[in-house]
Amino acid sequence: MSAITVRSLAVTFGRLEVLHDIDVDVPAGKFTALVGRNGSGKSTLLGAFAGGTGKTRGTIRVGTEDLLALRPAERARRIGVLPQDALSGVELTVAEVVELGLPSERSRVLAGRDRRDARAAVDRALLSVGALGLAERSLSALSGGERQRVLLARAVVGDPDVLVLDEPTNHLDPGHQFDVLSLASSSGATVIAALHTLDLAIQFADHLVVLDAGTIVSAGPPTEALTEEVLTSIFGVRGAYLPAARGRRPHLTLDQLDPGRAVMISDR
Ligand SMILES: Nc1ncnc2c1ncn2[C@@H]1O[C@H](COP(=O)(O)OP(=O)(O)OP(=O)(O)O)[C@@H](O)[C@H]1O
Repeated sequence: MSAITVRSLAVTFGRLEVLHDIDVDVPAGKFTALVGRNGSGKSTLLGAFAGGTGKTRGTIRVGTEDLLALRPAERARRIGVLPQDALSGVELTVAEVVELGLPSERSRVLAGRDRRDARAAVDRALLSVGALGLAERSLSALSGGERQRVLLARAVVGDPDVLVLDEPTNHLDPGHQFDVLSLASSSGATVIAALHTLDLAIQFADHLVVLDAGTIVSAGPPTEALTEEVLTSIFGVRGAYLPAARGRRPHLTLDQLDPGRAVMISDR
């Protein structure tokens, strides 16, 4: 597993610079949570790791390798991705979708024993997310939470070095939210995950990065990066940490900052 080192990263769409001056360290084999308001640039940053759209300047290193210079097939081998709203409208079975996450030499073009190995890898990945029973269903016929677990299986099936997860808990019930984040954090991979549920980020992350308006405003151990001051100034909410039970992390509770004031979302 490898650390990710980002230096002076900027991403532009046309004339719009969505990310600028990004320096991030994602520790090897640890779980890094990426948090920030809607539109702060989380998906764009994760997209830069995964070879997304937008014009990119700066450097991203995975271990000692220059990620932006890797061929797409090599990048796909190193990095497992769970994108936001992926593969909607695709008419494939669940097993076929998960197999798309295997490096091409292990995938469905193979025959005989290799073909059986590929299917075994798909089944293991589906089992790990509690979705083996969905293997022959059509992806388009799944519920939001079932689909999200299948897409996680696709991200982990090739045992990648790095897992890039964009809102992996989207659509999931509370039990599956815990399961999915436990699976990611125990995978041994270097994980970076965008999360909106800040208490889940506190419970699972080893390292936390706060993005705002396309730049990093805070990073470090979760409770130190996500202070009550950051919660107020960046997220516009009142946050408080509850005392932690022995051996556990503190839970974060959130309240509206000024409950008497009706705010337009655009005021923030
Ligand atoms: N392809 C694109 N073309 C133009 N602008 C884009 C494009 N993709 C994203 N943006 C803009 O970049 C900004 C950051 O978007 P991004 O999706 O990275 O935010 P986010 O933090 O992931 O948001 P959310 O929490 O709502 O998912 C937004 O203002 C968005 O409109």
